[in-house]
Amino acid sequence: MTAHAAANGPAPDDVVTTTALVKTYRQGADEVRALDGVSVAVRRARFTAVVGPSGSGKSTLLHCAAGLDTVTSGSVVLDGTELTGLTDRQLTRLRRRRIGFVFQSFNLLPQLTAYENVVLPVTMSGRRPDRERVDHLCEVLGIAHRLSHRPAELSGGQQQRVAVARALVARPAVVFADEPTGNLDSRAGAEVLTMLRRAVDELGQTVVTVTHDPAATRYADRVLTLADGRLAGDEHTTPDDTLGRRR
Ligand SMILES: Nc1ncnc2c1ncn2[C@@H]1O[C@H](COP(=O)(O)OP(=O)(O)OP(=O)(O)O)[C@@H](O)[C@H]1O
Repeated sequence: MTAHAAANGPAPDDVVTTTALVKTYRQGADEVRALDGVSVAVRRARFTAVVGPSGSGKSTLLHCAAGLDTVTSGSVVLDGTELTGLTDRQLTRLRRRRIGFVFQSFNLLPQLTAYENVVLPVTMSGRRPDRERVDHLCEVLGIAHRLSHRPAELSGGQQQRVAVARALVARPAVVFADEPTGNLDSRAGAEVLTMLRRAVDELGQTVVTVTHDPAATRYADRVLTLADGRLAGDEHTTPDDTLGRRR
């Protein structure tokens, strides 16, 4: 899919931009400043890892950027749309159409087969799955031979790869992953990270992952570090070539 990447041009644009993002929570009489003025732009077709100590605001940043949580002040622009000010209904629609999610706990529907889980974002919005796209995705993700199985019949790593396929099936503007390797052993975690990397390199997708997994940063193009709700580091990296990267 290098052609796809080339077609996007040499200077990819920003797909998520936060400006002076502030998020405060009330905790009893206290106010917690979970995000304290975060301004960051994420480029299309890149793999960005967000790291930082527990409580530094990683999940809050991901939730605000994905329109899952409201912001106290500042702005979030996702794929050209300003999220602040959208109604709940507009946000739901935007999330369904333009964002893919991967969660630590896979969140697959147990009664559906792997295939049915993968195509869910498409069927839920009343469209027919593009069989060629689904087949290609499942080939890339190494789950083509598991599509008739239910989640309980799959390993954790396979379940997470089904979840990655589901996140990618509708060609979202961005995939947000929240600790995607948190429930996996290091080998299965490495496989999932490789798949996310391939989604970027071969499908031109944009991936932003929050992670505690030091291995995840080796797959990323860029590592953002949060500390006390602020951006404390912004490192552009070269993903380790030994990780099976194809470019
Ligand atoms: N719903 C909430 N209500 C009150 N405080 C919250 C809420 N969500 C987060 N916080 C607080 O905001 C701060 C940032 O939390 P956040 O979950 O974003 O950190 P994190 O870096 O993702 O942490 P972890 O690595 O442990 O998941 C913390 O002090 C947390 O207690």
